Amino acid sequence: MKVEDGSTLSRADCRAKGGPPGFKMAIVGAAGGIGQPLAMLMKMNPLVSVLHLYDVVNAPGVTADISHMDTGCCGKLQLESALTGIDLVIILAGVLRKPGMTRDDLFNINAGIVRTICEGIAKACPKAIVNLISNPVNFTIPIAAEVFKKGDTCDPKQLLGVTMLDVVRENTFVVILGLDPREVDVPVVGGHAEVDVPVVKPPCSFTKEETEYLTNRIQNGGTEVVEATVGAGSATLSMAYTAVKFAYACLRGLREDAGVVECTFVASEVTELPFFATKVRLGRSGAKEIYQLGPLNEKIRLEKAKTELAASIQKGVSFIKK
Ligand SMILES: NC(=O)c1ccc[n+]([C@@H]2O[C@H](COP(=O)([O-])OP(=O)(O)OC[C@H]3O[C@@H](n4cnc5c(N)ncnc54)[C@H](O)[C@@H]3O)[C@@H](O)[C@H]2O)c1
Ligand SMILES: O=C(O)C[C@H](O)C(=O)O
Repeated sequence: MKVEDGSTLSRADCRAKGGPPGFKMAIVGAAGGIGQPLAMLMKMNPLVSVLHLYDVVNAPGVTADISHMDTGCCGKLQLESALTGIDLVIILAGVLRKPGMTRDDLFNINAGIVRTICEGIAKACPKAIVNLISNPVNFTIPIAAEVFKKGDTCDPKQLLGVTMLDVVRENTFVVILGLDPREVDVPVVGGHAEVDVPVVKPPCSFTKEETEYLTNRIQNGGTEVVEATVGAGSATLSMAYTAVKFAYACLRGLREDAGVVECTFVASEVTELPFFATKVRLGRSGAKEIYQLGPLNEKIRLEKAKTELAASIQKGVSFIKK
């Protein structure tokens, strides 16, 4: 959309002129494998009025490219200016896994990157909802939370670790079991990947074999893709799809739509751990209501996941406190 002087008219300007309302959003790590399709899809979302793209490489190229899509957008080259006034930030910045690596192997590089970006958020948009995707999510969420605690400006419930790819995979694999995902309620709780646990809710139930199949496919879904791409990347398009779904739910929460419920790794009191992935109801400031686990079919697996999660959380917290 163009105004007479040739500059881009964003949807925020449209709002002032009686056009559709929207939120301001930033993607950090926008020139990467997930970032590019995500940027394209968010640019098409009617709830987004302004989209800022930030990366340490090629952000101007991606910005120039998608700015030719005939919807409102602008790119920003400095981290703080990219974040100023933003309602929703998606963090994808960092490195990804190659075959033979675990997610934990990414910690040494991604921990520092996530810290720097979160320091920027604490200064420039402390009220923003943050969707953190950079791995290892079970470590980067505690890092981000410690940074925000230092700034003392952010509500812990604004920080949402994106574990929804586990749920998307679960919906996919449930179909392979011959079930309709709309008719079974299987929240994936715990954390991301190896420590996620699908917990089937009554009245639906799985056989032992079905539970084994589902759990293994979900927990190893990322590795399946990393190995299939033979070093070219990890889950990219399925993650961009998932990131859009989760961001859309957050935007609907910001708009205060009723009944927006998704699974996310968030500051929580449902277990003795300070962070845990469960279903939450999204609202203006992120996770408005955190759902209890309820009756569990997976107690033993969950206890094992909690032990591993506790170690990840501790390592993330120590990274900031050291
Ligand atoms: N949570 C999940 O379910 C999930 C799923 C898939 C991937 N991931 C993770 O998401 C991250 C991104 O994956 P990808 O496939 O897009 O990787 P990628 O390597 O293609 O892209 C990462 C981008 O981050 C940028 N970057 C690096 N340091 C930066 C910094 N300091 N500031 C801004 N940008 C910076 C890079 O330039 C690159 O463009 C990885 O850590 C990956 O493991 C998580
Ligand atoms: O497997 C990875 O490294 C990326 C992501 O965590 C996934 O589950 O696909």
